[in-house]
Amino acid sequence: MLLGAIADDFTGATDLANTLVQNGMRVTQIIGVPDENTDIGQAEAVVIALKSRTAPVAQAVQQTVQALDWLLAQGAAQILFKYCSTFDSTAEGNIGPVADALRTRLGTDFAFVCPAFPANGRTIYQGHLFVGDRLLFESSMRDHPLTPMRDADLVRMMNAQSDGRAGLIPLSDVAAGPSAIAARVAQLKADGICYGVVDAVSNEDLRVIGIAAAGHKLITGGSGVAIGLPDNLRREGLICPASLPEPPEAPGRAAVLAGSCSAATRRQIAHVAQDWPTRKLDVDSIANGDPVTAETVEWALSQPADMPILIFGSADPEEVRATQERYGKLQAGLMMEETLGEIAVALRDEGFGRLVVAGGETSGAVVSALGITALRIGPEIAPGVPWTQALAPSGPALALKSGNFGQDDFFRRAFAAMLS
Ligand SMILES: Nc1ncnc2c1ncn2[C@@H]1O[C@H](COP(=O)(O)OP(=O)(O)OP(=O)(O)O)[C@@H](O)[C@H]1O
Ligand SMILES: O=C(O)[C@@H](O)C(=O)CO
Repeated sequence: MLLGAIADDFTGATDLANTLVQNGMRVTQIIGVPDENTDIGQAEAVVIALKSRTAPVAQAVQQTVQALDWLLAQGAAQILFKYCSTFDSTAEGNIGPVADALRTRLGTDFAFVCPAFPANGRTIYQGHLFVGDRLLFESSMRDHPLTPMRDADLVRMMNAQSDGRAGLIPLSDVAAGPSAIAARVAQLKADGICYGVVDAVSNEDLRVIGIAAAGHKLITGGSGVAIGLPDNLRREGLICPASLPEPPEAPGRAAVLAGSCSAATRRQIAHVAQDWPTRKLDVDSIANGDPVTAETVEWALSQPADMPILIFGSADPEEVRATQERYGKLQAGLMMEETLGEIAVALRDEGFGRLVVAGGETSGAVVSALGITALRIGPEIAPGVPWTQALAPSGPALALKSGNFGQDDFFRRAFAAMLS
């Protein structure tokens, strides 16, 4: 095993695993901190999916360091800390404190910071993160239920969150090539700066950054920064040609479970809501102790078996705000996540074999409730979202969709891709 990655949420982990697979690596995705019984098969890269993005800082740091120690014990020579392409975090973390802890444990005084994912409209210029043509804080991330983003300056955000200082590696260095990046890194290090926020507006930029990252013990960022890493290993003859990812086996009925409240997920819900059996979950009913899971499953089983069904908690920012005022931000989210997890278990037990889950926290809750510990990565449905197959225990086909990813007709495409 050559490359070890730790992702702070489950959809982020499949996003990264997908990128590595698309770029020719054999990858195993593991759910949660592995132990001595965890089998990685023939993997050249392992992506460990944690649910640490919004966990208390100390817990996020502890889990990540445990995951790191396991990866190092397996022989990983380079570590990638994967966080969201929209830098989802608060002033306290968890990106900064986790990066600090990884740096300390790895004994390295420098790491790139690069959440760019151009295929999904996330670019970095002058250290500022854009979503499409908007600065991060002007995008729908402003109203994220758990990590509302109110800044776009990655140097400032990293300085606020971490113990180490951050500086900029501007696009002009990236355009000038890997040696210009290396020269800037040397200069930043000489100035006592240990995080290099690196501009990137295209996949070509990310490939250049990938070359510059060869030999770095720690890289931090989105899945985009991994695009060039397999080439480094290939150049050294360390990885074998990989076969194309196989589609998952997927007998049984199909369902979408959505907890993401992002603008993209809400558009995707609207796209199928008129045509597919659809049911909205209500946080107040869950809080009242109503039998929401049992009623929803009964409803699901009474729908035509040949139609995908859609179950969602997702709401617009106004409704989310009102709900959070009643129950608290974390509690409101948790109630919905737990309910969607319970529903997923009941549906799987009733023969649903294809599940699309929308939202990172939601995917974490669903995959954990299903007791899945490893995933095989299948073909890509949309940038950053592959089909996967539960390996341990063997089980349903799952597509874990990051909140903001996918076209408006993503849910239709997902099930259509299964048939092709
Ligand atoms: N109606 C609602 N009111 C309040 N919170 C809700 C509601 N519906 C869902 N939620 C919560 O909102 C949060 C959405 O986070 P989640 O990570 O699942 O989606 P996302 O942030 O859009 O996706 P990603 O992290 O992949 O970008 C979850 O905790 C979910 O339970
Ligand atoms: O990087 C992204 O945007 C995604 O992989 C993600 O982490 C969303 O939760």
